Order: sequence, then C-alpha cells, then structure tokens
Amino acid sequence: MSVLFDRIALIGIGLIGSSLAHDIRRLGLTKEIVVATRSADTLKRAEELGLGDRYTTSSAEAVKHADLIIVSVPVGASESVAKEIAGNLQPGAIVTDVGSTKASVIAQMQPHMPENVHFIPGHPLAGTEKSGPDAGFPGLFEGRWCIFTPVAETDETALKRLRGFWEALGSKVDEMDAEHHDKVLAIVSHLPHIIAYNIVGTADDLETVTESEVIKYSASGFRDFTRLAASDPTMWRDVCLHNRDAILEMLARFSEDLAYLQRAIRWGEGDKIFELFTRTRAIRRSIVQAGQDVDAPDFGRPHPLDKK
Ligand SMILES: NC(=O)C1=CN([C@@H]2O[C@H](COP(=O)(O)OP(=O)(O)OC[C@H]3O[C@@H](n4cnc5c(N)ncnc54)[C@H](O)[C@@H]3O)[C@@H](O)[C@H]2O)C=CC1
Ligand SMILES: O=C(O)C(=O)Cc1ccc(O)cc1
Repeated sequence: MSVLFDRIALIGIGLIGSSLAHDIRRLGLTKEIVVATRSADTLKRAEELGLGDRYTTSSAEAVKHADLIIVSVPVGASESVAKEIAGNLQPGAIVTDVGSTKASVIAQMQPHMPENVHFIPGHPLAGTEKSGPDAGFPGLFEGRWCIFTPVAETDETALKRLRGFWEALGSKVDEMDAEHHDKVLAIVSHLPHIIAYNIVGTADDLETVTESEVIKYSASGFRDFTRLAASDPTMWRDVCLHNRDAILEMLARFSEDLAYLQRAIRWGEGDKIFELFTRTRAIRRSIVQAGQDVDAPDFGRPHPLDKK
C-alpha cells in the first residue's frame, strides 16, 4: 500500500484512534503518526503500545505540519479540540472526525476551521463496547461503512483523498447530509444502546430477583444487551446529549409501538403479535442477504460472560 499522507495526527487514542493507528501503520499509509490525547496516562499507554511515532498531550502541537488530522474523541469534546487545533493547521490539511453524531459535531467544529483547510465530517460504522487505547485492533474497519456528511463548500479533491484513505482500510464509503445521518443512526445504533442500558438497569433494580440470579440465569438475549450496556458511559452520554432531537423522535415512536405490543399481549391478540414477529424476522434475513457479515468479530460477538 502506498503513502497517502505525509503526517497523520490522531487526536484521541481510544478504541477508534488506536484501531486507526494499527491500520495506518500496517498498511503504510503515512510516513509519520503523531498521537495526541488529553490524559498523560492514556498517552503513556499509547506509547507503550507503540501506536505512533511522536506523542503529545497538546492537540495544538500534534497538528503542526500534518496533512490529515483525525479527531476521535467523545462528541461533546469536539468544540474544545477544534478551538485548540485551529491556529496550527497547515493550509490544505484535511480535518475529519469519527463521531457518532454529525450535526452537532459540525456545529461545534466548523466555525473554528480556517478557510484554507478542508473539514470533512465522517463516521465509521464499526466498533465494540470496549474503550481506551488497548481496545483497538487492526482490521476493525474492514468491510464496514464509513459515512461522510460533507458541508456545502467541501472540496471534491479533498473528499476523494479522504475516501481513498477509508477505502485503503477496507471500508465502503457513503455520503449523506448530517441531519439524515443523525436520524438513521438514532434508530440503528443510538436507540439499541439506550434500550440496552435501560433493560440492564431495570434488571439491576428488581427487588424480587437477585443480582446473582440475573448473572446465573441470563439467557443469551439478555447477555447481548449487557454487552451493549457495557459501552463507554462518557461516549454514550455525549451521543444522547448531542443527537437529542432525533433520539427523542425515535423514542416516541418506539414507545408507541411498545404500547401496541403491550396491548396485544394484555388482550391475548396472538395474531397481532405473530404478524409483528414475522415481519421483524425478515429484517435479520435481509441483513444477512445484503452481505453484512453478522459473524464478524464486532457483530454480536460472544459476550465475555460466555467464556466462564
Ligand atoms: N466505540 C465505538 O464503537 C465507536 C465510537 N465512535 C465515535 O468515536 C469517538 C471516539 O470513541 P472511542 O474511541 O470509542 O472512545 P474512547 O473512550 O475509547 O476514546 C476517546 C479518547 O479521546 C480522548 N479525549 C477525550 N477528550 C479529549 C480532549 N478534549 N482532547 C483530546 N483527547 C480527548 C480520551 O483520552 C481517549 O483517548 C466518539 O466520538 C464516538 O462517538 C464511532 C464509531 C464507533
Ligand atoms: O458495539 C456495537 O455493537 C456497536 O454498535 C459499535 C458502534 C458504536 C457506535 C457507533 O457510532 C458505531 C458503532
């Protein structure tokens, strides 16, 4: 694979930043990786893992002379990072991010971006419930979508360059506007996590069922929820706060549909229940048919509880 950028600055070196570092190195996509993160302990760990060539706790320092900057921090930290790096960006540099919400990230970052850099918001649809620099692994983005949500004035050449980068990691790239992205992700990613946090919380609050019973008798369905509910609290708090409108809209629909199901169960309306369960079963089949690898490592991986 060839060098696509001379110097890549990775701001934030958790699950996503470190997975990027592994792949950039493995595929030889740059001459130099600069790693920046806020906490000295995380930076030290990144260095122990050999994730970069240079390390700093200053994002402003890291972006100097970098032609690609990838911001991989919780979405709520986007504005402070944008402010920090703005003054040191080199003309022509591409600044992108990986945040799970897009309209808010654009609102936080774009006003601080100088006119002579290319700001291209992005979101790889790949990850796990783990966080931190030890959680990353090579190949995370292979076969996964990466969605760009370009802003009106985005330069086509820069967009093509960034597309080439994600394709080199094995990703498929799509483009859509930020508001649409936020609605789609609210239903396919944000709600499932919120529901998982909630159901595990409900089980934890039960007075008549003990915690040891929840652990002892948890069936695989509940275990799947515990995997999602073990995801990083800071990251997911920020997703909830920064995709508020779309999440509330989807939650309202979800509650209505749940009330319908609740009513059907109360009144013993088996045909309604059966019709819904048949319709939803077909969705899983279409995911498999569409070539989404449901057996991939981060797609419903066996939960650590299964290991015994
Ligand atoms: N975890 C996942 O499965 C996925 C996460 N994302 C998005 O990627 C971003 C990063 O997520 P993860 O890597 O999973 O999180 P993580 O918690 O593993 O890592 C976050 C990193 O950001 C650093 N950080 C926090 N505030 C900072 C600041 N102000 N300046 C510099 N560094 C700072 C932390 O020290 C840490 O290194 C988030 O915006 C998340 O929404 C996108 C796709 C999948
Ligand atoms: O672990 C899982 O099942 C995920 O869904 C990972 C994930 C989390 C957040 C994203 O924005 C994209 C992917």
